[in-house]
Amino acid sequence: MADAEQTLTSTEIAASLPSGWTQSGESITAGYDTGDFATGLDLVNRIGAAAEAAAHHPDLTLTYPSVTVTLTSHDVGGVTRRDLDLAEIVAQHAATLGVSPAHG
Ligand SMILES: C[C@H](O)[C@H](O)[C@H]1CNC2=NC(N)=NC(=O)C2=N1
Repeated sequence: MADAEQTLTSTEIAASLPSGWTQSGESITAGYDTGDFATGLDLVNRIGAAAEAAAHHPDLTLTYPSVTVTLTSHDVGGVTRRDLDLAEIVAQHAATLGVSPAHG
C-alpha cells in the first residue's frame, strides 16, 4: 500500500503532529486564535490554496475570532501522511500570520 493510503497509529501520529494539534479518533484537529475575522479569512484562503495544491481537503470553521481545522483521509477512514503533511503547512501559514494555536 502506498504511504499516502496507509492509516497511521496513534503513536506515529503523535510523533508528527505540529504544536497545538491533537488526534481525535480518525482525525486530527487544531484551533487557531486569529484575533479577528480578516486574519482568519486570510488563513482560510491560504489553507484552501494548499489543499487544492495537495488535492487533500480539511474541514474548516471560520469564526470571529478563530479558525478550526480538522483533517482526515476520507478514502481510507483514518489519519495518513497526507493529513500530517497538510497540518504542517497549515501550521506554517499560521506562524507566517503571527497566529498561535489555541492549545499547546
Ligand atoms: C481524487 C481526489 O484526490 C480525492 O477525491 C481526494 C480529494 N480530497 C480529499 N480530502 C480528504 N481529506 N480526504 C480524501 O479522501 C480526499 N480525497
